[in-house]
Amino acid sequence: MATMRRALPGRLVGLASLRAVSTSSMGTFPKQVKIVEVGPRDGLQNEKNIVPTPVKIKLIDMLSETGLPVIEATSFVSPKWVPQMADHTEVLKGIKKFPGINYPVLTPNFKGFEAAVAAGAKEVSIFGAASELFTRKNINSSIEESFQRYDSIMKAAQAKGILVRGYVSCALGCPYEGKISPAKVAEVAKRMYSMGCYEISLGDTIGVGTPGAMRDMLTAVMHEVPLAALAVHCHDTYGQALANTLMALQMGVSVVDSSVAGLGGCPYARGASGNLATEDLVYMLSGLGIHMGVNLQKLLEAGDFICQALNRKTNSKVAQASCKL
Ligand SMILES: CC(C)(COP(=O)([O-])OP(=O)([O-])OC[C@H]1O[C@@H](n2cnc3c(N)ncnc32)[C@H](O)[C@@H]1OP(=O)([O-])[O-])[C@@H](O)C(=O)NCCC(=O)NCCSC(=O)C[C@@](C)(O)CC(=O)[O-]
Repeated sequence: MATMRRALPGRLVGLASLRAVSTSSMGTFPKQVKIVEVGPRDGLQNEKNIVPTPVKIKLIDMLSETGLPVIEATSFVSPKWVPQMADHTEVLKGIKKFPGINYPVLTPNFKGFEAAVAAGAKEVSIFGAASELFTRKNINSSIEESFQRYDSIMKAAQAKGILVRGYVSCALGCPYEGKISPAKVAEVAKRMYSMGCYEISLGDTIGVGTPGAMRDMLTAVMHEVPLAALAVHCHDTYGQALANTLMALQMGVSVVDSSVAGLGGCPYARGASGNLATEDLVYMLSGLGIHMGVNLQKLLEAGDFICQALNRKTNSKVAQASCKL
């Protein structure tokens, strides 16, 4: 099916023409952006039907061929809470590890951290939130308790030379508490950074933010955490993910999370839809002349593969449009 509907030369012509007209005002955009691909984890964790392990492994291997520098592979969470990620060990052990690519995994507690390390993880992510209620629903703890749990992970990771990334969910709104103040996001982000996270990803978990809210939140966080250590992670529920990401780029953020085919959603954030599609992010960055080192054609193929495996239409506008070319 994919080979029938793919018109790859047409797609590339479209991209090349955009590149030619878009290099004028670079403003404060970063020259280079690091994309953190979260599709295999965030994208698949919410799927109702269990995705076969070989499909997950093939997806990650295809993504590894695209030039993406970071691919979040899976999460070592409780299978009782998120059955879709129960095959974490098989996935992490089964993928080809390309030199120069990081394959971080989510770890909610020390048990998950130990299992991740045993499976070969070289980088883990801890995930907190700027909302008490979301933290309770997502990881069954208060924000304070979550930091105690994460402290033990941090100490063990530092002793083993394992990098730790931190997520702050609900950065632009919470499914249970509604509006979240930028000051609260900044407080949680600062605490994660101070405990040793090398990068803090600010998640619009339910995709309710708008560029103005992104600007206000980032302004507060940038007072507490160095800009170079910040990433944004935008869900597209209200169609704002690309606009919110553009605002973050204009403010100098140079790390962006996204998900192939726009897959995604958090099982504990009702109404959360997919992430910003990696294809759409790559297309926009190319148009802006911002280097990110990703081959769009190979990315589209990876998106095709997973959409066929899930029997669903891609959420990427670029993938949809290029089929029509
Ligand atoms: C944190 C817990 C474990 C607490 O869950 P709990 O029930 O309070 O934990 P517990 O310690 O009482 O353990 C319950 C059972 O789970 C087992 N267990 C306990 N831990 C593990 C583990 N690591 N791996 C495997 N098994 C585990 C444990 O052994 C026990 O098994 P039993 O004795 O009943 O047979 C649970 O709440 C959990 O796993 N939550 C994860 C939820 C999740 O994955 N959410 C999605 C990711 S976050 C997200 O998507 C947002 C993000 C990051 O993308 C950014 C954004 O968009 O904002």
